Amino acid sequence: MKEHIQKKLSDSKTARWSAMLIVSFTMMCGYFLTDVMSPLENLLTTQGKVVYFTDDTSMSADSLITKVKLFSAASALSEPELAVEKLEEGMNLKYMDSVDGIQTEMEKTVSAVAKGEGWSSTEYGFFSGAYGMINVFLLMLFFGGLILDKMGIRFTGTLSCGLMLAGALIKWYALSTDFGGSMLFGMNMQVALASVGFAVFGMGAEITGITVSKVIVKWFTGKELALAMGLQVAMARIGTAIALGVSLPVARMMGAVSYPVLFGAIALCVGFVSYMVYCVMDRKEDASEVAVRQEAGEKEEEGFRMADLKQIFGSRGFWLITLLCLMFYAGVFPFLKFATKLMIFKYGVPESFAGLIPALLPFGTILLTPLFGSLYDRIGKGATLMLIGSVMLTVVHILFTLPVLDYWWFAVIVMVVLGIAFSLVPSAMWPSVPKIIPLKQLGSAYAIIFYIQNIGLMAVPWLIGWVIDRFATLRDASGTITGYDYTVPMAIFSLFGLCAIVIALMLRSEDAKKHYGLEEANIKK
Ligand SMILES: N[C@@H](Cc1c[nH]cn1)C(=O)NCC(=O)O
Repeated sequence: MKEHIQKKLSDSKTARWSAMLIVSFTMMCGYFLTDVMSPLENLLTTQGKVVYFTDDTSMSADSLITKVKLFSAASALSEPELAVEKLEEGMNLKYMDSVDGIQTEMEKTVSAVAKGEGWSSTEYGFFSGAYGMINVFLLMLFFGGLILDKMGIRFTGTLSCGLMLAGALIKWYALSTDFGGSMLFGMNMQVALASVGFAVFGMGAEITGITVSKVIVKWFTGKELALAMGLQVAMARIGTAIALGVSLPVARMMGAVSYPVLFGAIALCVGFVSYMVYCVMDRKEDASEVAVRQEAGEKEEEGFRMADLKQIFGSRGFWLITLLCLMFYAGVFPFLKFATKLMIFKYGVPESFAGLIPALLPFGTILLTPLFGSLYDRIGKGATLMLIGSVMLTVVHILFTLPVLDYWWFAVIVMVVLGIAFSLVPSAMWPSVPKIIPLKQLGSAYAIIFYIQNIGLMAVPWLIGWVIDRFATLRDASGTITGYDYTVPMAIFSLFGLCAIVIALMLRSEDAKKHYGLEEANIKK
């Protein structure tokens, strides 16, 4: 008689890769919403109607109207009725402006109009950092990890997807509503409410992040773990890239900053449904695992105990990975929040293309993260990959700091290098955690890492927004903003890179001492 050997569902290639694709899609929608506002910084920080022209420049509606009226008075054209509210797509406007010091007659055709929200850079920074606020101050990520290890993947993932959706809807409501100058917590009502929404969303997104990491470890341990994690991150980066690339065109086309958020919320509904589909697979995987254990006469694995936290906190390797994560990610995600405006004001890129250069960063990582992940699976060298990535991050930020080669093509090259760094470190960092911490404590371990990382994701945009207002904003004698000098903010980002290099070196030497296996291949032959 043929012997029947019980197999787990995850032993089927099709099943485990399907599970990975499904949860990664949910995460991708989350990443889209995380970065959807980044290309809108200039629009959010401009007061009043923003008018875009066919020659790809944008101008404050007030200053343009003044120029048109001056011109019409001087040339006896009758435009006295012209007002900001009357500017519409397709209108032709004539005015005089100084070109190389000579007053010249100019003509512009309006290609789109959108509503600027008039936030300060500090307010924009506060809003961007609000993502990590609940996670940090209410320790929600920490509790999220405990909930994940105690209550399981299905419950936690469903809860966190719901939180993401609720946060996205609050943010959309705030951005689509005119609060007529009212205040909340001593702050512009719109900024405050949008920040509350982003904070709720951030709590959901981070808990979904640790849940998805645990899902991948559950289905891929002993198999293509780093490749699967790399592909999951790659799909997440597609979400970031789409956000950076399409958010501004959508806001311009629809005339308001709230629309890209609305589209993200709709996509997230689909992501939520896809997570429900995963829950069905997860139940089947658990049932097949129980059957395998029974057949082998194995006992069920012990659950997570509070005492396990001591083991996590006592590991030096764990702390080094955590600090590396804090410094490296502080130099990347918060940078992305300010990168579009950097492209406009440092590299002179027209606003309609400016988001496309930062979008190169996640696009590059889509191919490279799984590639480096598969490299790590086969040949190891995880600690070295993290060190190389940290060095590249630092060089890139120093190049962005220096007042040299302020050309768009140079920004493109530097951004591509940053993309390579941003593939190297995550592809080695996330699959290295299970080499230091056992599976049953993994939810809590990822949660603590993300918790510390969130301190950076929250505080760095706050700091940079404030620094831009204080040290980078250039004004004329009347106080009108004339441009930005990004030397100080970019020098701060370079410092994060330097710290990452030092920590990566310490991690490599700790690995050599403790034999975590970070330099070893994941696939055992
Ligand atoms: N904890 C997340 C942070 C984040 C930022 N934007 C979306 N998520 C994280 O580090 N994820 C891993 C990664 O490499 O994206």
